[in-house]
This record gives sequence, C-alpha cells and structure tokens, in this order.
Amino acid sequence: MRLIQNMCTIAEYPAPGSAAADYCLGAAGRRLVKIAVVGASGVGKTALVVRFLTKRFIGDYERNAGNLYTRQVQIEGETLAIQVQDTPGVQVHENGLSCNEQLNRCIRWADAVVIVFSITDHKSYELIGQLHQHVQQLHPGTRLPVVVVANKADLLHIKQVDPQLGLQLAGMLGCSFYEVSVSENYNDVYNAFHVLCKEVSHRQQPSGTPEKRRTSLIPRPKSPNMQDLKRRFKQALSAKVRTVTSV
Ligand SMILES: Nc1nc2c(ncn2[C@@H]2O[C@H](COP(=O)(O)OP(=O)(O)OP(=O)(O)O)[C@@H](O)[C@H]2O)c(=O)[nH]1
Repeated sequence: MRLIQNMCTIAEYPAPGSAAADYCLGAAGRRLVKIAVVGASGVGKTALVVRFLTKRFIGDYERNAGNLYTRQVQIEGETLAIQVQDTPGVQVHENGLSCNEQLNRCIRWADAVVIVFSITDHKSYELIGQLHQHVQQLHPGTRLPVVVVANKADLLHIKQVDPQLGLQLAGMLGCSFYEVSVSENYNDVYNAFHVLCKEVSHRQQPSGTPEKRRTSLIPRPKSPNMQDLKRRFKQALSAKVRTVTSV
C-alpha cells in the first residue's frame, strides 16, 4: 500500500479528532468527510478504496491491516477532504457478527459507511443486514449515511448473489446501492463514494450557510394574500376611526 500515489497512509484507526486523524486536512482547513469501508473478507474493500483514490485497479494486496487514506474531492463546487478507512474483513461466529474494538472504533469515527459484498460470495451478502444494524447501533440518535456496494460484477459466471437482491436489501435498509466491478469500471466506484460525500456534506451544512444566506438575500415577492389582508385591515381600521369620530 505504501506505493500508492495521490494519497497518504496516516495511521491505523486514529482516535476521532486526534492529530493523526486531522493530519491530511492540511492548512487549508477544508471540511472533512470520514468514510469507513466495511464488509466480509475478500470482497474487494481494499481494491475499492485504491480504485477510488488512484483510479487504478491493483490485483493483489497484502491482507488488510486497516489503513486510512485521504484525498480531496469537489462536491458541488467545494473542495472537501475525504478520509477513507479500509478495514479488515468482518468475521462471523455462530452467534452472529464479530466486530473487534478496532472496527467498532472505526465505525464510530466515520461520518458515513460503505458496506461491501461480493456477488461471488453469498455469505458476504448475508452479512449486510447485520452490519447495517451494527453501524446504526454505534451511532445512536442519528441515521448514518450508508451505501451498499455489490462488487465483482465482472464475475457473472461464478455469481452466487443476484445484484437485484442487493438492490432490494439496500432499499429496505434505506441505503443507496451500487453494483460495481472494481477491476473494470472506475466511474461506478467514484459515484458510490461521491453520493455518500454529498450526503454527508449536506448534513454538515449548518443552518445559515452561505447557500441559505444567499437565497435569503434574494427579494421574495410579497404574497398577494398578505397585501390584500393588510389593505383590508387598514380599510377596516379607517372605517372604525370614521365611525368613532362620527359619534
Ligand atoms: N475479478 C475481480 N476481482 C476483484 C474485484 N475486486 C477485487 N478483486 C479481487 O479480490 C481479491 C480480494 O480483494 P481485496 O481488495 O484484498 O479484498 P478485501 O475485502 O480488502 O479483503 P480483506 O483484506 O481480506 O478484508 C483480490 O484478489 C482482488 O484482486 C473485482 O471487481 N473483480
């Protein structure tokens, strides 16, 4: 991973708000979007992250240790700093999902999550629901933006999951869904991250942002009903005054 260009490996699971976590923000102090990529082992999480960051598909990776990468993206005219946390594959035990503290810390740190499964691995698909639930449990009181990604769409001849099922499940969970082939297509990968960044960016906008202020500066046409009401109110008042003075 050290050879990858255009991004920097910062640290493994930096604590939220730590100096390491903010390192790649740079002096520009850009708004930061933090994304965790989770899923079963071998589904292509590292390949997905690397593809998004470098546009390149690199076939083989050493087993993932959970690296954090950063890049800048343009979202609606604003340059945002994005940190992407790759994570080791989630393990499943008899009594369900097994997420270690590292992974939980990473999910808590994130503003948004990409849940990846492979269409060639039904077990990885079966994890989606539990993973989504786990993510939301670690963010009580908010609904974290999540995108479900079905990877390895190029391997149709050995598929175990119909991508349509992924779409349905994502819909039920209220998530966006992307079917991608990290090895063959960059655009779908980019779109999946882009939609997530956009959602986080919108959520981060405090009220009274430039966007809102700009619109409030545009003079609004006065409601004809209000005008009418005012006119009638004045008429009624002057009639009353006339009545009072005539007594
Ligand atoms: N054919 C094909 N192979 C892919 C695709 N994406 C990833 N792979 C391959 O799948 C294997 C696993 O990819 P990784 O990115 O290491 O998967 P991972 O989810 O990070 O795996 P862990 O680190 O074990 O959690 C590698 O051999 C990749 O080259 C894809 O879209 N198509």
